[in-house]
Amino acid sequence: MPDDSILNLNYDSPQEIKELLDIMGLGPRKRWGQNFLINSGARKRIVDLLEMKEGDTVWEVGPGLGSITKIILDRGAKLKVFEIDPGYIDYLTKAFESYPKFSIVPGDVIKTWKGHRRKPPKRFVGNLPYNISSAIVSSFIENDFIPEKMVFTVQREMGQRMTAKPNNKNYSSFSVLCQFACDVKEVGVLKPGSFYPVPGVSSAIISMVPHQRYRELEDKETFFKVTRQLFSSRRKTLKNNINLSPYLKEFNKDDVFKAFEIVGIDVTRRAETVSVDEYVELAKEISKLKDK
Ligand SMILES: C[S@@+](CC[C@H](N)C(=O)[O-])C[C@H]1O[C@@H](n2cnc3c(N)ncnc32)[C@H](O)[C@@H]1O
Repeated sequence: MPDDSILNLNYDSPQEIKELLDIMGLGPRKRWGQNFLINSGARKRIVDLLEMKEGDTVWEVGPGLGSITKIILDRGAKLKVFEIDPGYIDYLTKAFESYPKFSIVPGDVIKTWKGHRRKPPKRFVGNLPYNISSAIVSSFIENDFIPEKMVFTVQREMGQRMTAKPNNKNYSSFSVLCQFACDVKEVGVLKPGSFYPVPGVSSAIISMVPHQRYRELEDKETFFKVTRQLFSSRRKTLKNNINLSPYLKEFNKDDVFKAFEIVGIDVTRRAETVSVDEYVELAKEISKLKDK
């Protein structure tokens, strides 16, 4: 392990990070989506967007070499990071051993985070590994575990899915899930050259703040199941997807169609035309059928 003078985590170019990785004997691994953010301005911006206060608890997914990690710790937060790559885990453990408010959870975050769910942190942050970014965001929302603010870097296309409105080609059950839970905004775009290795596409910085309707809806489970299954075949009408839905099949069919009628959703529409608020009202009506 090199001493601190060699460890310049404020890298800004492919050459600088390549040198660091060579010194550490670490490599960027494709299988774990390791595209490092080599734009120091963007790293600072991401941490600024978290709007955290000294002493706040923060979780970071995929710290990599710890360049975002260090900014957060230097601002006095209590930080827990989730990292899968054993090489980086060893390196991070030593690199941040002088920070008493730093801890590391080794392994796949999708499996490990639930062991630490006693209380949500104040903030989540992460330049997410692109291959599992939607799974990570879904996992927190579906388990009713969201903090006061989240700031994630994702592939731009995925950001467009997170923020898409009804009747847009990117509007999906994932859009509905994200926007049901949070006010979701694209707050920045990063060109491929901001990363090493250079990815094929641009990325988006996404900010997510919990939405009132998420706090208020008691039976979230029904909402998650219904929205996912109504989108299962995009080109089909709601009526077709209702008939195919394993969850809705458990209820009396007439009651299900009546629920759509009560909330004023015509079943000849397609799932991509239905707004998040309409889905919330629908989920409330379907929930009532559980007691019938
Ligand atoms: C896009 S890199 C970001 C690295 C660094 N934070 C940065 O911004 O330069 C993604 C990071 O997530 C880690 N990672 C990938 N899959 C993971 C998983 N399932 N659980 C935890 N960490 C994971 C990678 O090893 C890598 O450190």
